[in-house]
Amino acid sequence: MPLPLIERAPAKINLTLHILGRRADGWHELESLVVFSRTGDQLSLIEGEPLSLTIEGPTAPAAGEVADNLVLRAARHFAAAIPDAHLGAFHLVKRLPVAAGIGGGSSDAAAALRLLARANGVPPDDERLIAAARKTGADVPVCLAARGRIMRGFGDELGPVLKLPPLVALIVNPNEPLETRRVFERMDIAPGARTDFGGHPKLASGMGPEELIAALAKGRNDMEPAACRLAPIIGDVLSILGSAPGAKLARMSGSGATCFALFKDCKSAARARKAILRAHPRWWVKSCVLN
Ligand SMILES: C[C@@](CO)(OP(=O)(O)O)[C@H](O)COP(=O)(O)OP(=O)(O)OC[C@H]1O[C@@H](n2ccc(N)nc2=O)[C@H](O)[C@@H]1O
Ligand SMILES: Nc1ncnc2c1ncn2[C@@H]1O[C@H](COP(=O)(O)OP(=O)(O)O)[C@@H](O)[C@H]1O
Repeated sequence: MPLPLIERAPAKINLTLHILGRRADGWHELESLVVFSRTGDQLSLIEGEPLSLTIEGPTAPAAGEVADNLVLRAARHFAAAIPDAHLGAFHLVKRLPVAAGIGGGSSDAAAALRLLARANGVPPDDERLIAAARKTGADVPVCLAARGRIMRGFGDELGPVLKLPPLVALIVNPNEPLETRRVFERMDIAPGARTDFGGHPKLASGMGPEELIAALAKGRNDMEPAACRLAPIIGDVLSILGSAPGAKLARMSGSGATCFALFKDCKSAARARKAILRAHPRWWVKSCVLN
């Protein structure tokens, strides 16, 4: 039996998420600084087998039907784009909360594409690979390289990889799944309309942590109000994170319900993690470094 190829599927965090408007076809146009954590799922591939997927891990049951899994959807798009490609048997260790605004499924799909690209000698910048990512989901292209950068369009336009300082963070999910589509619908932006929430802060490679956090504070997550109306617990998570000693910024990621806080140092993040878990033992609370 050949050794499996292995890829990590890190959680995606939207440090900002500005919704610029809605296209006539119904998709929302956004501008978002996306970064990745060291926390995530793990995907492996045994090459040359017929396409299949097995899943284990604490959040495996929440990920839905195996046949609909984004790993298999990504593999099918890869096979359609590269007809002579060989596929394989995937195994997913699912740890990230599902329907949580941290792109777990998108990151799994991107990891599947990276594995198939490695198995078939397809370079990471191959247009067919990027097209397969776009077809799989809006967040899949940014998860392909999983590096900090600005994402625009509906998620298909990627800015250059940014050199960002590592940010000490706590990520908290209150165990309440929230469907992305419902949050966009709740924003109630008419097709073809532009929003007027305000411009995105200027960000550049080489910013220090203080400078970056000050710039981020001028940004927003425009999905937060709609998500809080659908899941009021998000307001509690944000106020708990925002009032933790040493927290410099607290915000929701993606369409929620996961929120993050950026901390001045690892010690204060670890203290906050302990206190939150003591008060809310069922919440998913991870301390990590983002960049
Ligand atoms: C909101 C974001 C921000 O990073 O993240 P999550 O909260 O999902 O993690 C993404 O744009 C989500 O990306 P993804 O989760 O891949 O979305 P998809 O499966 O392609 O689409 C889910 C639903 O959201 C809507 N959608 C998604 C992206 C977008 N720019 N405009 C939209 O209107 C689509 O109409 C679809 O009904
Ligand atoms: N590998 C996967 N991991 C998680 N969810 C998946 C996966 N494949 C398909 N899904 C489906 O995709 C939807 C979105 O899941 P997820 O990517 O976790 O959301 P979010 O981007 O909001 O964190 C879920 O409703 C789930 O049923």
